[in-house]
Amino acid sequence: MLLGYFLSLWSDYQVLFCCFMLAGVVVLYISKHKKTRLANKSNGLEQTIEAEYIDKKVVQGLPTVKEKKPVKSSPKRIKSRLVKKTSGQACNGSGEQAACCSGNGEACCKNELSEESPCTITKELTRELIKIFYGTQTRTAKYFAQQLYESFLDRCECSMMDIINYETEDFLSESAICIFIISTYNVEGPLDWFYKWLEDTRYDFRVDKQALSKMRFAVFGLGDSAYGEQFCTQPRNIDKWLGQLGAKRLYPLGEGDKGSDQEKSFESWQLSLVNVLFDPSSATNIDLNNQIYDSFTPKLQSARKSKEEEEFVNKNRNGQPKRSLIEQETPIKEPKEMVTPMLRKSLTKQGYKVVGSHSGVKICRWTKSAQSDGFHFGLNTVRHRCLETTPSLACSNKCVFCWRHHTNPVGKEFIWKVDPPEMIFSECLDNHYKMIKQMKGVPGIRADRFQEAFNVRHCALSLVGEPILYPHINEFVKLLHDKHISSFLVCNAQHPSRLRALDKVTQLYVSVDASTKESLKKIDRPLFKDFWERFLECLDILSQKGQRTVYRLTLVKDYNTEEIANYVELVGRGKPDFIEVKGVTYCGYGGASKLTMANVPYHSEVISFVDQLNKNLGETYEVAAEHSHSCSILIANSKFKINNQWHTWIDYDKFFELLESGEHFTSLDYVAPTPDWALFGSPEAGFNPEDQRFYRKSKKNNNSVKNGGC
Ligand SMILES: Cc1cc2nc3c(=O)[nH]c(=O)nc-3n(C[C@H](O)[C@H](O)[C@H](O)COP(=O)(O)O)c2cc1C
Ligand code: SF4
Repeated sequence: MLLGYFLSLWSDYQVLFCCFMLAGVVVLYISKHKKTRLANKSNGLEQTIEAEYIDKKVVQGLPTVKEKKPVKSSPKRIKSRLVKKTSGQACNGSGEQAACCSGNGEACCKNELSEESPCTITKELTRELIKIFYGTQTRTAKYFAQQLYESFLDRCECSMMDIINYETEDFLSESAICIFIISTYNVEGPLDWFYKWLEDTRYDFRVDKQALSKMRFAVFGLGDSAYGEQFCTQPRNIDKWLGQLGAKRLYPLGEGDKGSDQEKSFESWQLSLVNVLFDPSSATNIDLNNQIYDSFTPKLQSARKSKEEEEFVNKNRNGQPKRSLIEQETPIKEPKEMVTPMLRKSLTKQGYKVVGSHSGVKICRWTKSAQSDGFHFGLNTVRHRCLETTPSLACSNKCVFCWRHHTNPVGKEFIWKVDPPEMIFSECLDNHYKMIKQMKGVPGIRADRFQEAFNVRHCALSLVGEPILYPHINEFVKLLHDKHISSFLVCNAQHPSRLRALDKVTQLYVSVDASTKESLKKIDRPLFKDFWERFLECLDILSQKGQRTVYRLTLVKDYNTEEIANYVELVGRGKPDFIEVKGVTYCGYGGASKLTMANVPYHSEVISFVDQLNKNLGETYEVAAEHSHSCSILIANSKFKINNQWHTWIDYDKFFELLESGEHFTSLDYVAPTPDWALFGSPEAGFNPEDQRFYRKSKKNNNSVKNGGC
């Protein structure tokens, strides 16, 4: 009835038109549906990224953005679109910028964006590639980069790479967000080429000053405040030059001090950076008054302090005495602990037992092997009863061959909390005995020596670090001597006043790692600028010490095996009783050292060096003993050849008797004859026939030597 009524109202022509319209709509719908299915099938990448992004955000509970209709686009097209969107203006270099410098440029800098706009812009960042570049030698920067990478992973596209593997020219066209986590090295380091390239680019007048305008960046620098004005120099300059080349700083430079809590500083910076990237509202807080900002940027910290101080002074202009804020309010700071939690972790991993807050103990390989067989010059009888320890894990050098892998603290002086010597002594012994106990089941351990090892007779203060930095070193040595434990102390010849003040020890070593200023700098990488003058002064002091003294020469091929004449001059200066020459130990360097097995001299090469040195030293010195297994040779002053027999060994009982008598005595007063098997040129080449060599199957043919220390 209705149809009849309808037909009666419309003409034939009008009905036909309606039918066509209906058919057209149906055909259009079917073809569109088919195309979408085909596109999805042919290329998964062409699926709409916006759709995916919105899904992820919902899952993570990130603030939502205006939903957009899915748009098909290839990743390339998306990237170019984003570059256009984010190529905002300026915001480089100055501290005034907000976190999201994309899109609205100026408005963004002034924090004048509407509530909605920064959100949308920042959300665009989250879809874009973030590249984390790290520059590291001892892997801390890599560890931090990894942490950051993981925090980005489920939020955006992100990659992480060693800056050493990145082509310089690529930076010029870089449009990703680049985050640099980089460490400072005042010697050859991981940043060298990038640093040089950036510096050249910055100062080359032919280069456009906006050359890096496509890049957005943030820098976190790792360094050590013990380096004084060189602290974080490379990251600071990189941050500055990137800004000056037009790159947009997304977040202010962060700095982590190895000597303080580096990890905490990084975490705080990371948190703020992530907030700023993903929660733009937090960006408005970035100014001088912001706690997060200045807590990791010392420069700003001090700027803030002076600002506060100025305010304080101004407030007190009403006739009251003007007292400095620092004077009034800064509490006297307790010195911090030397070993930070991160360092403790790292040292423990390397087998050290950290004692108190700045000392360490470790069983050296000779103590281990001496319970089966082994060697140590000077520790001629009871090497298995030797405690190897240090009351200062910190040192003022960064020697290329240092076996602590440059993970322990550095310092020019002892600036940390000081533990009492009694506590260090008893805890060192406790830890040492605990480690000995753990060796109970080790194959080859001799039962008699295992028992004796629980009665320490010697202490080698040579493990790592600089023992004479410890303010109570004399008290510590006295504790040893009171228990008739002999003292072998190795120092790095960088602290003349400490060396002068050092009381008598059983044997005093000075490391003579090179014979010229240039090679000493290259090999020891000292913290002191006047390291050479300090070194020479220490040798002069040694000549006046009137005790048993040894130069320790650690030969590193291609570093310090030449310049014999200079060594002769140094020997003339310090007049040591003995010169112990050994080949460097290879203990899997890497990290902050470029040493390889190729730098380890063969025993024959050590002999040849010693031969040359000995010839040039004249009649005062002669080659006395050797230990081929540890690649060591001993040159001795000929006064120790008594009645044509070498007396390079020590009479320990006599030493303590003389010490307790309070009378003056010299190194010649407590000597003992050298056994035949230890003499240079003997068939045993320093191997004690009483000892039995025990080879572990897998190690028998392993020629990598492991001993050392400073
Ligand atoms: C040989 C050497 C030289 C160093 N030079 C500096 C320096 O000049 N300035 C500085 O602040 N830190 C310096 N450091 C300290 C390192 O930058 C710091 O220990 C950093 O945490 C190392 O990071 P990494 O583990 O990623 O290599 C130096 C460290 C070493 C081993
Ligand atoms: S080898 Fe000795 S002097 Fe050199 S860095 Fe290591 S601890 Fe310091």
